[in-house]
Amino acid sequence: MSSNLFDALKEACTPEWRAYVEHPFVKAIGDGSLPLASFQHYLVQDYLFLIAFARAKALAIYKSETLDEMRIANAGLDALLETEMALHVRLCAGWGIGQDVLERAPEALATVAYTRYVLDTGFKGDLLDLYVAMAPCLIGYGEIGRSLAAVPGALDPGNPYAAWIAEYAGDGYQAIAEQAKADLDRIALPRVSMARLERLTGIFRTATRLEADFWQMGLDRAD
Ligand SMILES: Cc1ncc(CO)c(N)n1
Repeated sequence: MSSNLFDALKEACTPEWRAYVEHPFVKAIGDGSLPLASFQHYLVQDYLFLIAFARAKALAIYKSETLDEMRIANAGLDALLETEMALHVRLCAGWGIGQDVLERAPEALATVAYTRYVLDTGFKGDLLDLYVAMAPCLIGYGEIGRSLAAVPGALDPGNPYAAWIAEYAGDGYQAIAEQAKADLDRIALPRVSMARLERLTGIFRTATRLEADFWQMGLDRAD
């Protein structure tokens, strides 16, 4: 049995997890072979994704049952709005994608599917269901950033995606991902049971599959 809930869920969903973190989109970011149009399509959709994710984190404040949990959720919302969103808007600007373009962009179906699944899981369930639905996103990108940074040449200036990799591999995002892992255990402690683990694994698996579909949307440049 893993020492934390995140690792236990990841181990229970190994094929889906690998399809997410080793998706062809991720590999092509690492070696710089991803078409620019795919990356830009992904970046715009990811802005819309993060806006909806901020709502999910706001829902986590509402779903909290103690002051301590409210503070954990509030810090998570703050990290998203102040750290990750700032990083994202800066990256987009570097690609010539202004705030006006981001705000006008229509949502792709993969964005609608993933964000509404997370929100619906949170509305229907309790705080732990919501945190599990958010875990592949928050913690997965930390893992992806770290493994991409270790690919030889991935951070060289010749790779157009070096800045993206550096952001997710950097201390700022790594700290957010580590905090999310610790928060998941804090929220789980008074709520988790073996019977419940099965349902949580189902939520985690679906969110992880939606992550892989989100990369695929970028590759296909799908609406
Ligand atoms: C789709 C997606 N998943 C996870 C993250 C990391 O927050 C992100 N920015 N976008």
